[in-house]
Amino acid sequence: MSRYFDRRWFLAIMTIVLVAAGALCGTWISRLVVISSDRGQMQIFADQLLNRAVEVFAEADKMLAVVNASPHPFCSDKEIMFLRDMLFGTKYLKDMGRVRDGFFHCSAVFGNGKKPMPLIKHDLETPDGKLIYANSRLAISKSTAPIIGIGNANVVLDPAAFETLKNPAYTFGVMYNPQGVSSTVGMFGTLDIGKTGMELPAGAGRIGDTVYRNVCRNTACVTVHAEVGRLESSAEPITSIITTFGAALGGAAAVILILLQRNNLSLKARLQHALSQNRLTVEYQPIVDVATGRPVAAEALVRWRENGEWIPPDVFIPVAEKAGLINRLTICVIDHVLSDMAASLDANPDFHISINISAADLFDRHFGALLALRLKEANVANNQIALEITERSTANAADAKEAIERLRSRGHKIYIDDFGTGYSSLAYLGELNVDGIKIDKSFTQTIGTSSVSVSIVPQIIDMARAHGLAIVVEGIETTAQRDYFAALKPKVDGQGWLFGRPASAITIKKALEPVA
Ligand SMILES: Nc1nc2c(ncn2[C@@H]2O[C@@H]3COP(=O)(O)O[C@H]4[C@@H](O)[C@H](n5cnc6c(=O)[nH]c(N)nc65)O[C@@H]4COP(=O)(O)O[C@H]3[C@H]2O)c(=O)[nH]1
Repeated sequence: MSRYFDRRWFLAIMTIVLVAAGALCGTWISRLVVISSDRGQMQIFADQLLNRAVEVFAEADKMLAVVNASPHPFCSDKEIMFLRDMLFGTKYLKDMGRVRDGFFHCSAVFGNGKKPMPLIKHDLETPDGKLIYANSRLAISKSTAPIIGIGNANVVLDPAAFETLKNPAYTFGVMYNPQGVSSTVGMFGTLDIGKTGMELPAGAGRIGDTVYRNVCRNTACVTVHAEVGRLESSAEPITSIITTFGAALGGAAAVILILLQRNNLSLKARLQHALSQNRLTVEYQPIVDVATGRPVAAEALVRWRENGEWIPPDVFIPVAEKAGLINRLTICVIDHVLSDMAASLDANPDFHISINISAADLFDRHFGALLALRLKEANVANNQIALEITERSTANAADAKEAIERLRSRGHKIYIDDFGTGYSSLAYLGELNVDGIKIDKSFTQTIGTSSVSVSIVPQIIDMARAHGLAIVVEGIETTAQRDYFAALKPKVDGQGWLFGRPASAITIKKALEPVA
């Protein structure tokens, strides 16, 4: 895919897709936020209504009992005074009256001087004989209000009992509902829920474009409704903020991806240029017999300096591998090694140079022949060039085994580099038939510290020996580490800053010169 990154149309499409994906995610997240916050808000609102309804109906029930048990003669002056006293002590009642034989006779507000009036038809009769008038026209005013009656008493509920709780986001209904959902009469609220028989599904849910929550306690039930569209539009500011934020994140991701890819592209182009101008160089780090400190080999490490800045191999080697430049890079390193070291290798036949090769080199069937040709031209023996491969490049065991065999048959020793970082077992490496392992520096660092007791280095060494593998210990930096490995028998080789940092060919050649 990386090859498309320098095409404008691809960048434009990728940016649009990422911005759209970010915006979609933002909308989705904001909807979730809105829905969950609405559910919580609605529940709070429904609970407040229900608490108030329970209070209102409890007061009505209590006063109905009080009026029915009046100690005074029916509708006498004393009883009217008694009703007034009681009414002043209530919170949610507008009037308390007396009825008999289908006629209204007197009340606290109406008094007792008028002619009895026939009662209108009630909307609902409860099993315990209460008559519910959902919204009756009152005798004393032209207004309407809910009335509950039983025996020879009735009470008028204050229509404003829920006024203070009203919320523009919701419509609601409050019902006196002692029989459960089957006989509901709406008595308060902004919601037109009809007179009787409204079915109230329990709990919360959604019907069409409306979400609802129905709750009951004691003789009270409330139903709260909200239009989804209205909720969403009230949440529009937060939705657009989160959507814009999502789109911005998507755009930022696109810009970062493009910049990263551009950087990589330019690194690739710069590396290509450096290779064609032969500007890469090689440094050598000594590999010594740890017990004696005598150099037995050196590892060739590629170096790239550009505009005064060193670019680490860990950065550009993966780029070279991905861009298909690694074979050229390896040949470039080999050419440097031969031009730097051919004479020293000839003078020190027991000394060898170790070169890092990548999977692409290992599996290139012509690599061995190409290397042999160059070695022959430089008059260097094949066994003086060892090759380091990574555990990763041996993932395909059958192919790796064959490739390793091809190179070994030409006389090259093969080492597994950074052993221990790639999770392959020593038994597996035994099968691959390599010559040795280089124990990764992260393991060396456990020697000479408190973690030595848990170090797996001794086991690695034992098992490598059991498989007949040579051992090079990488990253020896301290005398404690050196002493630990120097004590091992048979001997191991080592590499690290304690013995010498990677340096120019001159340094390593000097170390090989016979002491005068
Ligand atoms: N902390 C610490 N580090 C030490 C010590 N002694 C040596 N080192 C560093 O450890 C790395 C050893 O090389 P490597 O494991 O093959 O790891 C190499 C190798 O995998 C790769 N590389 C280097 N040159 C080449 C090359 O020519 N071809 C290929 N394919 N890969 C290369 O890049 C990696 C990094 O190379 P460098 O940066 O040169 O880093 C080198 C070296 O500078 C020590 O005592 N302590």
